[in-house]
Amino acid sequence: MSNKRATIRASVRELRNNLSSNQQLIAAQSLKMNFIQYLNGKKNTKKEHIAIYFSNDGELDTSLLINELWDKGHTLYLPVIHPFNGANLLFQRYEKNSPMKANRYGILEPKLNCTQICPLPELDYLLMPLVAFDNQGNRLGMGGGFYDRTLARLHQQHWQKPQLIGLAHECQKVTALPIESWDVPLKTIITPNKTYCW
Ligand SMILES: Nc1nc2c(c(=O)[nH]1)N(C=O)[C@@H](CNc1ccc(C(=O)N[C@@H](CCC(=O)O)C(=O)O)cc1)CN2
Ligand SMILES: Nc1ncnc2c1ncn2[C@@H]1O[C@H](COP(=O)(O)OP(=O)(O)OP(=O)(O)O)[C@@H](O)[C@H]1O
Repeated sequence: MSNKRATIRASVRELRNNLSSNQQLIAAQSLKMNFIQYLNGKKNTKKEHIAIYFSNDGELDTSLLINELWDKGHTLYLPVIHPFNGANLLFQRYEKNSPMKANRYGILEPKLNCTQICPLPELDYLLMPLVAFDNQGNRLGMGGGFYDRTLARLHQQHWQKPQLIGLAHECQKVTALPIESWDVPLKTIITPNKTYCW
């Protein structure tokens, strides 16, 4: 792993962990509004299949958005670390009463139920956590390579769905990230302040 990536990862993680709970709350409210506005802009009233994540480590808090999306009738999924091929993610249906368990990092995920897994191309949107992003939509994650590995096959094709959208605080933006061959760049990143499109 490049030293520069590790340094950026550590410094941006510290920045976002230092946000106050009030800043986190305001950010979560803005994220909710920005994503709903983004969906409305599609002029499409269909109920979407949306993979999201459960926030951890100072990440932009998705809990308000999750409730709003449920209220609007969309179907939500959360990442589950694959039980056998532990380097990939599965996306499992997430409902208010889904049984949950902590994964190896202490992040809650739905208890594995194979009947509730959504194949990647059936998702409309994949809302992704990230540690840092740059001016060109490159993404640096927590260092597990989970999203990059999960998306690798898709990335080699001209895929339509899911649309990849990164979620981040504005303080997670850096000028330029050192990129690796396996990194999957994003076309959209939503922060509390702005929706970036490339
Ligand atoms: N909220 C959220 N869920 C997610 C991710 C994420 O980035 N955010 N992931 C995105 O891929 C996957 C989990 N990836 C993760 C990778 C590393 C660590 C982490 O805390 N690493 C510790 C070292 C822990 C250890 O090795 O025991 C650290 O770096 O301090 C957390 C999540 C799936 N779910
Ligand atoms: N498509 C891939 N195929 C094989 N290995 C991969 C792939 N993508 C990433 N990896 C491996 O995963 C490790 C971590 O990658 P990287 O530092 O880019 O993760 P990340 O983007 O920070 O994490 P994440 O995607 O989980 O948020 C790398 O050492 C790399 O070898």
